[in-house]
Amino acid sequence: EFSESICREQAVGKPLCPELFLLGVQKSASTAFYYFLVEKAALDIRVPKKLGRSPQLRKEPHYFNHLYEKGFEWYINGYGLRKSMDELAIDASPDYTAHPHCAQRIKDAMNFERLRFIIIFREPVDRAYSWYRHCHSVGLKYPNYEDAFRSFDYKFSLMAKYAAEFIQNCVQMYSEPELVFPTCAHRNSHFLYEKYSVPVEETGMNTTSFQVIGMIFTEGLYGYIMSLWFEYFEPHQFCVLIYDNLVEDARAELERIRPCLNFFGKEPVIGEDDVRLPTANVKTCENCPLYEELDEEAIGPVRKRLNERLYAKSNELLRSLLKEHNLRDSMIEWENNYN
Ligand SMILES: Nc1ncnc2c1ncn2[C@@H]1O[C@H](COP(=O)(O)OS(=O)(=O)O)[C@@H](OP(=O)(O)O)[C@H]1O
Repeated sequence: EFSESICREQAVGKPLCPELFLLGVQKSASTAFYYFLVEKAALDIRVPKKLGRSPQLRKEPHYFNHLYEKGFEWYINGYGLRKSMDELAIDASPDYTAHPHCAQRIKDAMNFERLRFIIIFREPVDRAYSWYRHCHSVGLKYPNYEDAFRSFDYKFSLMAKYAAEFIQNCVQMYSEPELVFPTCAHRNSHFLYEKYSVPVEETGMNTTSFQVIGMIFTEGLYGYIMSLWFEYFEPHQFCVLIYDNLVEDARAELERIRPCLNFFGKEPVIGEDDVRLPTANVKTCENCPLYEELDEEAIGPVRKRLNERLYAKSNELLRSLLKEHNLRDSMIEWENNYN
């Protein structure tokens, strides 16, 4: 019999519920990090069987956001039964951070005190551009993407310009940071974005399905995102990694996952010498005729505008939250280092 409190009744022979989450963010080398964690770090972590739409869903069950209607039993059955009390299972759905209702849902369903969350943050403009490239590389096949992108002549620079204005107008309506994300994140405020239709001066077209443009940028509002997650969970439940640090010195940065694993009695093998993340999920756009290729020089003004309008305040909020909660004393100032 499957009860609502199944994840609080830990016992051999009962369902094994995930307690370690890789929450985000999308396009932060989360796939490479996941392979490190489940294959290289000698941790013996249980991953779910293929739950849904694609093979990738072994990594990304997406239950608490996209597949919630499938029901809790479906989700938990994906992990099988607990064979020993030392076992640990992971859910690595890197867009849980992008859905404001995930925190509440996870808190309600899982074994609250035993949850640990790893999050990787990446400079928000590069993150956005990486997602934009991802969309082109899959041929803009997601619903509404083709229409939404066409009104911007498929250009990242134009999307950035119009999205920054609109999202910032929303952000400015709130004095409480934790209220920003539930409203200004596209996926909860679908209509706010979907109904937004303005002429794009440069193309002479009107925006359509603006929610899929908005999401490229709202997922980088890390300060507001974390304000919300800290409303639901204790700071010590999080381990925060920074993409830049992983690239520069993976060994040192990966040390930051230890508290989240030690809690489960697990000691990750991080290696003595040259530890790198494997390379995974690299999308190229050699066959993307409509893709706007922006080199460092060309992306400069786009980055500047996005930082001024949207990200600088959010980045500052993220740094101060992480400091206040003793998660990171200092952190790269993307908006200054990348300009
Ligand atoms: N080892 C390593 N080091 C640094 N960067 C890496 C690594 N592996 C993958 N990548 C880059 O990470 C981007 C893909 O991130 P994700 O796997 O999180 O994407 S996804 O959200 O799961 O779709 C994607 O970024 P962009 O190249 O900028 O698009 C990958 O190239």
